[in-house]
Amino acid sequence: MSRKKLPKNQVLHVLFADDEPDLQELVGESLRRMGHSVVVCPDGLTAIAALEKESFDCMIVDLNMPGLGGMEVIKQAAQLRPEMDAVVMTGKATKDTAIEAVRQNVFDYLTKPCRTAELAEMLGRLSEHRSVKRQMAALRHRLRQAEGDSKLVGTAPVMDSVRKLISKVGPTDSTVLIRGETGCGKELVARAVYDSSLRAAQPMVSINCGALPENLIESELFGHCKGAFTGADSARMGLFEVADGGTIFLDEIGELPLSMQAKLLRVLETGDIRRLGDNQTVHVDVRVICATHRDLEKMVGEDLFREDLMFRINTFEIDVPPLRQRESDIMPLAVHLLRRHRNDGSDDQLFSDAAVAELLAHKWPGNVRELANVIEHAAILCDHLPIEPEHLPRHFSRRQVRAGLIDNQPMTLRELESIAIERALERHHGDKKAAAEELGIALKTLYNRLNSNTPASEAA
Ligand SMILES: Nc1ncnc2c1ncn2[C@@H]1O[C@H](COP(=O)(O)OP(=O)(O)OP(=O)(O)O)[C@@H](O)[C@H]1O
Repeated sequence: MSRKKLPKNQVLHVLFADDEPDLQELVGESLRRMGHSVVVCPDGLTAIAALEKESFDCMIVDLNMPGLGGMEVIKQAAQLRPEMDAVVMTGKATKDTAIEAVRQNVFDYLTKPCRTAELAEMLGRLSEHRSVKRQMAALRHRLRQAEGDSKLVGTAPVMDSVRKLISKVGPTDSTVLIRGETGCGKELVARAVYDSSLRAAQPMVSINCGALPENLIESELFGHCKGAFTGADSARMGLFEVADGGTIFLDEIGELPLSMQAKLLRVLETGDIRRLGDNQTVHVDVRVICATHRDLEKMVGEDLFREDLMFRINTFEIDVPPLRQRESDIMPLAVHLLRRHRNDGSDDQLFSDAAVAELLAHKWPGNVRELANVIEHAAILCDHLPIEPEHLPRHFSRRQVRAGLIDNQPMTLRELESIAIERALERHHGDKKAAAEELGIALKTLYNRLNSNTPASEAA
């Protein structure tokens, strides 16, 4: 056995329970020599008392012990210390106890005599397994932070009807089509539908159909086999397979190329997907939520969107109203969005009256996303709350924009760019494809620009 010191993240705190004194000494000593810390208990009741006192990474228990048997200790431990892993070590292995151990979710089932090397190998796997669990918890946390709060803010009556629709359709398995202008909160509504669904414990996988080049969408959605195309060095699972048992959110469905629309329709109708380059199909059980800012009926009339696909996805529609139709929500949203960046000041003194007047006078062509960007800008500039008009972006006030452009006042490239994007979107009534064409940038770049503060010139 190697005496090399274990890296700190592989050191385990182990509870070992066995009624054989020789084994207590032998296993206790072996574990210590491996670098782990151990508490040895001579029976089940002592093990439970130890678990009540402190937490362990793992517990290794004998099954036949006087008083409380090992399986009962495992059951009680699952209540007391659900985060701990349990391992059985028995001299009387039977099929029944092995089955029961699997049911109790034990990490491993060892039989005596157990060699030290075997024990060390098992503990190595166990610490790896615990480290993956920790990473998953950290990733979940980061995902929540990146996704932000999924709370739908706003009490305007139009938003009440949106909430009612969410609560009605959420718990069903129906396909949902969410419509609304750019940045009005369609993705947030999709998440609210998902959160209130029976699939909320399974993943929701999102894809922006407008942000991927046509040749990549199919492999992204349905996956590919090794060698399916140049560069496909290994097989890859598509998002429909990743979402199996859960939900897929197809954002900007109106941007899906016609060839992909036919393939998507087939999948929605049969639930069967075929990886690129594969002859076999795989059946998936996925709930579909779609969103678009496009007029799909008009697109059908122009042969840009398949009518049969439209009828397949519009079983249940939710229209998210633009921000200008819910003026009473502007300030509650502004407060909510400012709280993403600042936790100082009391809620009713975050904005000066003049700043409130500016915010209320604006038409918000970019809806809540535009408001979120304006608030982020103000949160950075403002040292001491409340937010004043001078903290709002210079391009924000039309008066100031014109003054800046006409009077030749200094203006950053980023500000000019924001104005150009905002105006192009206004001219094209939120149609991002048309706006991107007019601006001479890729649609993907426009999405990136809208979602971050990266200048289009850098993102192109
Ligand atoms: N009712 C709301 N309450 C709180 N935050 C909101 C609300 N509506 C939108 N937001 C925030 O505004 C931003 C834009 O929202 P979202 O991405 O859902 O818009 P969208 O309609 O899907 O945009 P796009 O058309 O560009 O895909 C996000 O940061 C979101 O959290």
